[in-house]
Amino acid sequence: MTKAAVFGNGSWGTAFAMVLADAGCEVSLWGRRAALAEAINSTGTNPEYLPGVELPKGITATADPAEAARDADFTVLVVPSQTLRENLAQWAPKLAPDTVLVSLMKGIELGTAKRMSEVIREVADVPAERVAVLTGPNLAKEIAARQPAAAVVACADESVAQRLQSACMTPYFRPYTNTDVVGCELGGAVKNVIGLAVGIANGMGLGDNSKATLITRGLAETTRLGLAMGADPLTFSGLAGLGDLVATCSSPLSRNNTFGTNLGRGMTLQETIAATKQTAEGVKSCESVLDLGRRHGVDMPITETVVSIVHDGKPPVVALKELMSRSAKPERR
Ligand SMILES: NC(=O)c1ccc[n+]([C@@H]2O[C@H](COP(=O)([O-])OP(=O)(O)OC[C@H]3O[C@@H](n4cnc5c(N)ncnc54)[C@H](O)[C@@H]3O)[C@@H](O)[C@H]2O)c1
Ligand SMILES: O=P(O)(O)OC[C@H](O)CO
Repeated sequence: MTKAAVFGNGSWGTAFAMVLADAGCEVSLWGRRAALAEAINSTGTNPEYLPGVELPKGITATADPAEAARDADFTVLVVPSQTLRENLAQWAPKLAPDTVLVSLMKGIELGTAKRMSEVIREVADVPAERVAVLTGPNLAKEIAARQPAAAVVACADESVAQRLQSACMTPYFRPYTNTDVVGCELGGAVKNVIGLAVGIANGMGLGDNSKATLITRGLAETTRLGLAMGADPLTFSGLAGLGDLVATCSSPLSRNNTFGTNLGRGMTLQETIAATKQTAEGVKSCESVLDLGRRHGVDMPITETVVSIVHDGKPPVVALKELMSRSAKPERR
């Protein structure tokens, strides 16, 4: 039987543990609080992150990283992106020898502008063939309700992506393989920033033309960045790009979208942070995505606008005026 360790028992870690268990894997689910691990085991639910959802058999929660990691064929990493480096440094000595490390995270590291797979390779000292990424339009609550959805599993080694694909394929969860790890990761990280922008527009009371413009031009700047970084541009019209943008930018379940909506309605950053109980990656990653764009000489006006609102306190009305008054350009540049 395939064994999977999932490090991170938040909403997506728990929902993906359900997918793996439904696909027939034996799953150990790590979380940093022993009390929550005990509650998961005793109630068969995750009362904090997915209240009311009954977990399938085959998931055992633990707060002991060595116990979670033991003999795992796949080690799934799903903690906030900015804590991964520190977390993984502690877990690395305990990992099963040939385990494949799978990132479910959608962020870019602040300071280094590194993608999560780069952080994983660096900290765990593993080759590209042992690092995979799973991404796509996967709002945790909908997956936990077993609503049909597709995803992308990307790895430089296609045979590894295929192994992961069969480990997490269920009647309601359909993963496709891809070898464009860079494109898949960028799609996931930048859509959170665009999700914030669309949320802000929503909160300001703007309509569907404005939101469609942000989504489409957001995809354009994601693709420009991807091209500069060697990604396949077609990845961005797939599940990791357009697919995830549509889910994030249209759903009130998206934390990034909701965070933006609150800001657009006039809440301060501090009030919005206080109202946000879970990880909204774009809030921090908008700065590292902008950093990544600058490192590659790529113009990312929507990302820049989001940073100016979220981190520099620029009023959304002023930021929008500036975005709309940029110089005229052809669509494809
Ligand atoms: N929720 C979704 O719908 C969804 C879907 C796809 C991808 N993701 C991505 O998955 C990642 C995790 O998101 P989530 O929704 O599970 O977040 P969450 O806020 O629901 O859970 C985060 C988990 O990380 C833990 N955590 C927080 N700080 C930590 C630290 N310093 N050390 C160790 N553990 C820590 C929390 O205890 C919790 O278990 C993010 O990168 C997110 O973009 C989320
Ligand atoms: O809640 P969000 O904004 O982190 O989005 C969740 C997923 O990434 C959607 O695919």
